Amino acid sequence: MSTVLDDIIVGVREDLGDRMRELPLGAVRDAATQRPAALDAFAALGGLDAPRRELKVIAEVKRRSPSKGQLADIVDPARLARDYADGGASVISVLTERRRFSGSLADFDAVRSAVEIPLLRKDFMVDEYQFHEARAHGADLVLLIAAALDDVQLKDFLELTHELGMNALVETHTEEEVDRGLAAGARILGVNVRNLKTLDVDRSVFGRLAGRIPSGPIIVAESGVRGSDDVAEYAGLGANAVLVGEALVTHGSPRERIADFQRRGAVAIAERLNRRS
Ligand SMILES: O=C(O)c1ccccc1NCC(=O)[C@H](O)[C@H](O)COP(=O)(O)O
Repeated sequence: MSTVLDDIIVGVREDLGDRMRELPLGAVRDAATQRPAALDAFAALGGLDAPRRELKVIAEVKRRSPSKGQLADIVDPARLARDYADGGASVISVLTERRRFSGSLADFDAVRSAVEIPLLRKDFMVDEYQFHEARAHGADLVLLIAAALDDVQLKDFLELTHELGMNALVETHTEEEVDRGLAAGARILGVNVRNLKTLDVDRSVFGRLAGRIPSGPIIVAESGVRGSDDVAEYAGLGANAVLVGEALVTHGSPRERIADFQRRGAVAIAERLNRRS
């Protein structure tokens, strides 16, 4: 039986086919080489600092989702992105998937023109073309979902990402995927607590999986943040960063909210480091 992820990818491949007919791979590759170098998202998320004392926020531009339907109209993604950057977001994630998330590369372009912090192109990356395309639009970070890729694809796409000067957020949902991400050489490892088969959110998954990750990679807690208590919980369990969509796009003051998440996260990290010493 096909999963939600399988169904999303069928649509992604169809849309990709249309774009490839409009702009062939050679042309998109050339466009990628014309861009200024990618910003260093790894450094922005804490880099090699040890221990990482700050809680970084990846703030997402997310209009709708398969699990919740419509979340926010976001008529002006550039304005939202400026709010995120002013609030202290380290990276902005822009969903570019059209059918289920109502995202687009036009949204991405609008955000790219508005802010000078690293941008994550959040999509379902299954073909080499999308990586050149991401870079051609000014992406600094791309998403690699371990559940959507086999070991060879994961490694090859990670290499291609690095060759293009970008970083990758390698997203995992299970112990096995964490091990595969580490084996592929992920430097930024996400634990997404939203089950892609049932779409249920189970925050307890984060602690279980984060506990397997050795020191080194940046650990990102993805999904399920409702407020600063959840951020503090993730940070206390090892998160260096949180990726937040719904709780920001549905909030009246995302700027204040991000600052609050950073404060609460930093306190929880300090407590975790104190417990360890
Ligand atoms: O959000 C969904 O319903 C969803 C369904 C299927 C695949 C991916 C999905 N979301 C992508 C994400 O990873 C989230 O947008 C991101 O982690 C932020 O989550 P949240 O803060 O819970 O909006």
